[in-house]
Amino acid sequence: MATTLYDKIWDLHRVEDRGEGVALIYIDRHLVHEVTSPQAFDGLRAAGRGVHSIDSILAVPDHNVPTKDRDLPNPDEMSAAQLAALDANAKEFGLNYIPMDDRRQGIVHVIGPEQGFTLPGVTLVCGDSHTSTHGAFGALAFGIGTSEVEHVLATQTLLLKKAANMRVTVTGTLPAGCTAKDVALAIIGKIGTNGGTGHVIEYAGPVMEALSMEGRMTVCNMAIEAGARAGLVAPDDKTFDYLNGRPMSPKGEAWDKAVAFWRGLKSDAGAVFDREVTVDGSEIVPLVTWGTSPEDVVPVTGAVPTLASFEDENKRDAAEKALAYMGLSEGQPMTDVKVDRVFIGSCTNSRIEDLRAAAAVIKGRKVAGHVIEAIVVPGSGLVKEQAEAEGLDRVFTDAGFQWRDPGCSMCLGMNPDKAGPGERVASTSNRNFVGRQGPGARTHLVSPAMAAAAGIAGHFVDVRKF
Ligand SMILES: CC(C)[C@H](C(=O)O)[C@@H](O)C(=O)O
Ligand code: SF4
Repeated sequence: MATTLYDKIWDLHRVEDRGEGVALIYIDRHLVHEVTSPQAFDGLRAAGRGVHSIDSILAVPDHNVPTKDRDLPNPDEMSAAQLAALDANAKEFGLNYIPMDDRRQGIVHVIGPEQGFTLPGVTLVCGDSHTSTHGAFGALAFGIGTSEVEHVLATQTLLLKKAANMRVTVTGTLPAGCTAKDVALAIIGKIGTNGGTGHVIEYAGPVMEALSMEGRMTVCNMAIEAGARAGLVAPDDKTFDYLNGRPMSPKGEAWDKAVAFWRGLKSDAGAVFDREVTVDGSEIVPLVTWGTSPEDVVPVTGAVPTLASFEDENKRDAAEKALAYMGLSEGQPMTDVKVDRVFIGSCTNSRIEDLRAAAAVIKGRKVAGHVIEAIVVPGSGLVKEQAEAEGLDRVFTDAGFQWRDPGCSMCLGMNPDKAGPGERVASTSNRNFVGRQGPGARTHLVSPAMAAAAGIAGHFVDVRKF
């Protein structure tokens, strides 16, 4: 029978069926960060258990780390406690650990692929919803809660219910000025934040094939914002080229064997998906969110929707609340919306290609005078080094952008990088929820090129004409 990529990875990892679609699944890889792991390690200690498979784990601090003045004491007690707990647990349990002062430190979803820890065909978990990012490599990768983190640490397995299969095919060719972020937003704009609920989404079609690994990661990163359990892209030569020679990738004969195996990791022709969606990639335009949900997208050339345009009463109510929170009025052109801050970073858009795209827009220009702060936060120390080798840091700082150290930063208000109440941020992150970037802060999700352009113009602007 023709099967999907998801079916194949699931079957390869099924330890035992427990009936009604539930199975015990073997977990190959486990990424650990400081927010969702302290209680899991406490649980192990309390039960007198050890870690089952030490080589399966890679730990790194990212959410709470300050992106400047790291040598000073952490100003936040809770952050400092979580960071100290990860340090101590790494030592006690002998984890493969990248500490805060290591040049490889960065956002867990950036360093996994960068280190060659993320590989096609594996099951990969992390106590973090954006673990879906790693699906770009054809890994079955998904976020888990803290009690599951403990379960995986102790047993290397999880009891899971199989999700349904969904395929999103992005046809055509992406127009100039549009990026993977616009693809991710266009898909969520079309299917909504519940569009993928109960499903694993395989992204396919010519646009996905043409995207770089960085771009595929951006799209898979936001699978979770579409409600999906995970996102997947079938591995191809681009995937293998990206992984070849990475520190933790297989080497020599093991590499050749791995590639031969990985080539079979794709959905069979004729495999049946429970849900199929097609998005015309040629129609995609640079997008901006106007509301407090990632599905609230409009073309930058468009306007804030009118309440009357929502047929569903619940959606209309939600839109009304969102407009009040966002300080926007119905029908307001998006290019009239002024920004107070710019944040270029997060596990969605902090890889080298993202920084290059932003720098290309910024080069030789200056941040608008009224912008309080514009920050560029590379996803890892290695991305930072690469960007500096290319002179991108100078492009940013010459324009008035701050060049920071790696971490989750202003993606969420868990570290000193926050936006104030009522402040409007052009942000390359993935969530525009109420209070996400600080209490009362207003988030607009955009691509790195669009965020850069907004910072220069001082308001949203169509990067294609900038
Ligand atoms: C802190 C962490 C548990 C959380 C997540 O699971 O996604 C964070 O990374 C986020 O993006 O909101
Ligand atoms: S960058 Fe943002 S979305 Fe990604 S893991 Fe950190 S907090 Fe979560």
